[in-house]
Amino acid sequence: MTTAPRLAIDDVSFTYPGGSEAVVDRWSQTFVAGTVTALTGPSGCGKSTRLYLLALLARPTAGRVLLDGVPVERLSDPVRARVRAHRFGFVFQDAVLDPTRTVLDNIVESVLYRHEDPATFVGRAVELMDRVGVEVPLHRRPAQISGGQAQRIALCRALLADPDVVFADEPTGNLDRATADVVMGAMRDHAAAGGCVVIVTHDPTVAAQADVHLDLGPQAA
Ligand SMILES: Nc1ncnc2c1ncn2[C@@H]1O[C@H](COP(=O)(O)OP(=O)(O)OP(=O)(O)O)[C@@H](O)[C@H]1O
Repeated sequence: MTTAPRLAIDDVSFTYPGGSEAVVDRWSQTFVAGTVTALTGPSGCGKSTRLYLLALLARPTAGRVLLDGVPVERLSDPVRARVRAHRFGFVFQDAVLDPTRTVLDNIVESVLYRHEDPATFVGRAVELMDRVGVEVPLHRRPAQISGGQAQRIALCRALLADPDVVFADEPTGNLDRATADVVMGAMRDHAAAGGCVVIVTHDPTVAAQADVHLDLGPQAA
């Protein structure tokens, strides 16, 4: 397995527009394929902001973000959106599912952004639902499932097209311990298959299951 970084953050600083202080100050870090990295630290220390910088959802004020060694921080918005659609998967604590679509469509229609046919992903979606232990009828709507089930449906959506990098912000926030472990198992499987997984978490048990644990304590601006 290659150890060249999938993603590299090179001397990155970030200040929110109108903000007076850098939320991220001269951060450098690499993220390697085949690993799960956990970002932890006190509330407000900039964990989510770092995830947004890595995921091309925010642009650094200074410094470089490299994907497979190629600088991506200055690419145009449409190109960055294409990179996200083709290379990245996302899971957030509040699973944002489309209330008008079925559970199954919420998962498979994510490939429309990649110009692929959702129908060809139904089998994979069902496999993933089984893997993360979410047993709900495929044609239910998001309003008819629990928060924890919605979070796992969002994970299935994120993993569906086998993305190179999965970004997860508090992916176990709504889950009991056993279910959180199942979700972490799926993340670890994704990494074992060559994916790069980056998780923001407050949960020490989740952090302990990561290969790399970055504690962004008060000393890390
Ligand atoms: N859109 C924004 N505009 C201005 N400041 C922001 C914005 N979003 C976040 N911040 C500030 O940036 C800092 C870091 O926020 P961030 O959400 O990255 O922290 P976090 O470590 O993920 O926190 P938590 O654990 O509470 O989710 C905080 O001081 C926050 O108030």
